[in-house]
Amino acid sequence: MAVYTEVDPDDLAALIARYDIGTVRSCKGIAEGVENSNFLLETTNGRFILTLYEKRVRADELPFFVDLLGHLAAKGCPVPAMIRDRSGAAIQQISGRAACIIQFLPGISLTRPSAAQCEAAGAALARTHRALEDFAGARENNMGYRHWREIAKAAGDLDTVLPGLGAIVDAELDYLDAHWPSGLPSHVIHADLFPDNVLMLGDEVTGLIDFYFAASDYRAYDLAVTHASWTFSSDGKRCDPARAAALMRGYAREIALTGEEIAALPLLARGASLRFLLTRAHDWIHTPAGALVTRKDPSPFLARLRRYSAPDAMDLFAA
Ligand SMILES: Nc1ncnc2c1ncn2[C@@H]1O[C@H](COP(=O)(O)OP(=O)(O)O)[C@@H](O)[C@H]1O
Ligand SMILES: N[C@@H](CCOP(=O)(O)O)C(=O)O
Repeated sequence: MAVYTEVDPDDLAALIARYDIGTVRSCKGIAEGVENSNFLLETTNGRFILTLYEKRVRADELPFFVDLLGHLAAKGCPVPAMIRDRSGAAIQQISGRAACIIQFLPGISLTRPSAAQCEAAGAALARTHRALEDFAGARENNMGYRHWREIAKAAGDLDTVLPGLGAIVDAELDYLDAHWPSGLPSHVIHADLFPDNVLMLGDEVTGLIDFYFAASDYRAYDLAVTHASWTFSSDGKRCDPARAAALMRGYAREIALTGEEIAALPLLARGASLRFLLTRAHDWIHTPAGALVTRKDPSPFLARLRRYSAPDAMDLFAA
């Protein structure tokens, strides 16, 4: 359960009193997620999400995320609104953390998406990309390619996570440095569109959530992140061709990638696999013992890295 910080009931009542959202009926920690503390807040007016921002979200960057969600909502993308209090403020403080009250969206986050759901996710990602082409905000991707060496270093001894992992990561970083593409189409991207960040009812996307890694980067890298997280078996060893083709088909329905982007996809997916391998390895080593959080296993992303490094990896991106 991702609750790093508890909320005192009196502090919560005082916070809610600033809003026109009724009074608190309950506030329960949410089991999913690893980054922030999330609570399902029920008031006399309905359901909301209360998020307290933790380790990887800087409070001074929250206005960027508020603007981003506002821009996407205005373009009809199914993202949650950050609720504003009576003074117009969306960003608050509680329990020593920056916090927001967020619109609750319907839907279920999937653990085993079907091909049809992958297709819907690919199309939703592409529509988000189209909507972000004219977004004026920008943010350095501090979880992106230029930062992977420092994330690896900050993780510490990677061999304590998996024997030999340190040498594998060093070799991969060198390979990516020698081959990382330049000049691909870029704008702000989601950068973490895993199935648990997409809410669905049947085959329909009802919500895209958790934009806190959103940053300026290649749109094809975002597609690679989504490919890596939606189309593999849970151990990361097998990419399901039907799900992969459906994801690519859904994306292609909305956006035609350039030849350079298509050619770069296997490499970008290697990068995406390394990124999640590294942050999971970091958290494996550093998650505080008392935190109510289930650490995520890094090894399925090592398996994906191997799959995307195989000579036939381009086949995984056929629509
Ligand atoms: N706006 C929302 N509407 C409905 N459920 C949400 C919303 N935001 C978060 N959740 C629920 O909370 C869980 C954790 O949220 P998430 O943003 O993924 O956490 P983290 O910030 O730790 O990555 C989600 O899997 C989902 O079940
Ligand atoms: N999606 C990433 C890290 C963030 O996870 P989330 O559940 O908080 O969205 C991973 O799976 O490693």
